[in-house]
Amino acid sequence: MGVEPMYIEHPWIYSIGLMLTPFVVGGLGLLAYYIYWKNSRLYIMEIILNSNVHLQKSDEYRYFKPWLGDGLLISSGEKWRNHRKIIAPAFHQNVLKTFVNIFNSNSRAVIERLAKEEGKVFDVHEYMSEVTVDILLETAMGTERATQNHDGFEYAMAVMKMCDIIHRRTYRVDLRYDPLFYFTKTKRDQEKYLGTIHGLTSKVFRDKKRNFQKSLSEGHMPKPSFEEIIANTKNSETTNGSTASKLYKGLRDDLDEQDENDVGEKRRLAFLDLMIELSHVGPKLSDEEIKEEVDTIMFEGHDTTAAGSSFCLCLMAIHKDVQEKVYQEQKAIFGDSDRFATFADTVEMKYLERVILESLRLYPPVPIIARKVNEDVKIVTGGHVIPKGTTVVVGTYVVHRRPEIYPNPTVFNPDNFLPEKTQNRHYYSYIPFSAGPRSCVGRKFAMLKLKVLLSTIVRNFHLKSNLTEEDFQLQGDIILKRADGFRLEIEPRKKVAQ
Ligand code: HEM
Repeated sequence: MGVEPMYIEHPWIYSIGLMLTPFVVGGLGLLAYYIYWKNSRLYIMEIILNSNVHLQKSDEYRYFKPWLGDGLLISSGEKWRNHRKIIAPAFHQNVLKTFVNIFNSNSRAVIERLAKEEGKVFDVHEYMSEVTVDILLETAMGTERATQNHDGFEYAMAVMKMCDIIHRRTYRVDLRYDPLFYFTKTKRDQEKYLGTIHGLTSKVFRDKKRNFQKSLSEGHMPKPSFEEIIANTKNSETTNGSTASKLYKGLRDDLDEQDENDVGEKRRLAFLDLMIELSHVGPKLSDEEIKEEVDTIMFEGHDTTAAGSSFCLCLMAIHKDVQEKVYQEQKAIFGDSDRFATFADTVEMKYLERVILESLRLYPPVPIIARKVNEDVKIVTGGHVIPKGTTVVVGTYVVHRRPEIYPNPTVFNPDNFLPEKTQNRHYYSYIPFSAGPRSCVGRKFAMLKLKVLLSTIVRNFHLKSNLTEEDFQLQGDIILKRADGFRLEIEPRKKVAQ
């Protein structure tokens, strides 16, 4: 099971809150162990998340099915494994580098849109949602900016409503069971929102496929091909948990492994281009499968980063000292120029990175994740067993606020991520992107995008707020949000010379 003895230090490993959840009625014999740090040890999370066996998501993820089909987030077994191998290279660092200018130009565009809010209290989340969708369309989906319109905003709003429906389906008996759900107004609402969501993603896919076939008929096959890229990428064994822990006690994932095997790729490789190319040359991916992955990437890539950036902006608006340090770092990098950020600049944004990490600690956009264990899990000390079929819920939000790990856990302190602090912490004490073989495939994309976007905003605006974090009304939805809206004020910084 890959448990390292160093983590088995206490005889009382878990007194996991054994909870018969409301949904036990439907899943006979299903027990849900609610794991959180107060009662357990991080290594139990490691056993589950780092395992190559317990890869299956809990039954509740099925509510995503009408939306995401059998895409990467919810699929399991061989299908998940194969698709993960296909999709992970699309998030290779060399590919991400080619996206930096798109991050820049979209960040500039949002600056222009934000200008109309100067001097008012407003909700920044809508802006973050729209720019995030636009960025995904242009990067991962490879669409042309010129073809975009207000669809991104409508898509983002429909996603928010769908998350709300899925969330309600997990705890409301009338919505939990399909035969009852089918007769509700919520089901009709779901159809409407899915119409908007699938309307956009189907169009993106159709247009891309048409262009690909046109290029093909004209004799152009993009180079290098997807096959060449895959062939150059050392066959990673890191989806195997035990190999992963050999790499680094705190575990990395297949994304790190891929960047070590630099494929020297220069072409702008949109994820969707790769999927379509692959379906042409290699093991067949059906149109349906590609569509499911498009829906998955569009959802996972958008709502999470929109919430992450909005929390980060609100925190900087409250903590002026932190904002000032971020600004000074930007000044040191850019001087008086308002040029676009380069990839090298983002590497220099070390303080901003700590601010983002700390923000994701206090307000992890995905506040809980859940797995269904595929075989009995023996907890070495105490002789406890988590039986096969159990749903294990990992409360990221709670783990991130344990005083044993983070002194003053509710205080926003970017220095929690100084190298000397992080190196002494267990990797599983910080899991905003989950961890192990099923960790977030877009982690590096998200961090790079957040840096460029937040740097552009802070270089252009003072962020202000009269609130404190105690005023935040957190909404523990599928994605963590503020029910009271991500309210702040902006004021232009002195215009700088071009
Ligand atoms: C701040 C931003 C983000 C956060 C906090 C985040 C967090 C997460 C978490 C916690 C998971 C595991 C979910 C679970 O097990 O239920 C996950 C999975 C995933 N994420 Fe992200 N994510 C972010 C951004 C992105 C981006 C930008 C993309 C793509 C462009 C992306 C694509 C995915 C995919 C495809 C999965 C499923 C991976 C698999 O099961 O193999 N995410 N993410």
